Amino acid sequence: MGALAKGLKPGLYAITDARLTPDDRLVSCVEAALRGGAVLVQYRDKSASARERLRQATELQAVCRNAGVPLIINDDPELARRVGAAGAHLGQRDGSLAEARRLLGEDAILGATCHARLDLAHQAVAQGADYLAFGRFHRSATKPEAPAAPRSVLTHARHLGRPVTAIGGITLANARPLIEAGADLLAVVGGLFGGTPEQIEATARAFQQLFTEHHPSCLSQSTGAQP
Ligand SMILES: Cc1ncc(COP(=O)(O)OP(=O)(O)O)c(N)n1
Ligand SMILES: Cc1ncsc1CCOP(=O)(O)O
Ligand SMILES: [Mg+2]
Repeated sequence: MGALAKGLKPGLYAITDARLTPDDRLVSCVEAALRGGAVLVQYRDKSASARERLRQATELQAVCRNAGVPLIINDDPELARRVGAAGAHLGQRDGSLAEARRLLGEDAILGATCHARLDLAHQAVAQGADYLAFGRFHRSATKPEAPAAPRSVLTHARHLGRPVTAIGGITLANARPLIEAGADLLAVVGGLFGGTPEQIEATARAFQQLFTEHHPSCLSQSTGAQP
C-alpha cells in the first residue's frame, strides 16, 4: 500500500498521555516511538495548563519535524496553529472541522472521531476530515468510557476514501485483526507508552512490522524498518 493523502503513511499513530508520558519523559518517549518508526504523533493532554501545553507542543513539534513525522494536536486547532503542527484531531464535541480548516489551511491534516458510526464518518468527510477514527476496539484504561466499536466498521469505512484509524485498547497482541479489517493507522497510548524508551522503541518497531507484513510496500516508507 502506498502513501495515503497528505503524506500520511500506514502505521503506528503514537498518542501521548499525561500519565504515561509525563513532562519529564514526554520528549524521550516520543523520540523512542519515532525511532521505532511511528508514522504519526498526537499530543493529547487534558490536564496541563495552557502555558505548559504550549511549551510541550512546541517541543514535540521540533522533535516531529526533525523526524519528518506529522504532529497532530488533540482538541485544539488554535494550539496547532501556534506551534506550526501538521494538524488537529477533533471529537464530536470539540468544535467544527470547517472552522479548524479555515484556521489551519488546506494542507493541514484534520482527524475526526467517529466512534462506531458510519453516519458520523460521512459527515466528517463532508466537513473536510482527512482521516477517520473509530473505536474503542478493546478495553481502554486511557478512556474507559469510549463507546465500543466492532471491527467491521473499519472495513465499511474504507469505502469513504479517507485513511481509517483504529483506537482503543490496542496492543501488539490484538493489533493484527484490526489491520486485516482495514485500519491504515493504529492509534495507541497504553499499548505503546509506559516502559523505558528502549521498550517503547521496540514496541513501535513491532507495530510497524505488522504493517509491513500486511502491506509489504510499507517497508521502504517506514523510517524504523530494518533493511
Ligand atoms: C486518533 C484519535 N482517535 C480518537 C480520539 C478521541 O477523540 P475524542 O473523542 O475527542 O476524545 P479525546 O481524545 O479528546 O478524549 C483521538 N484523540 N485520537
Ligand atoms: C482517546 C481514545 N478514544 C477512544 S479510546 C481512546 C484511548 C486510547 O488509549 P489506549 O490506547 O490506552 O486505549
Ligand atoms: Mg477530543
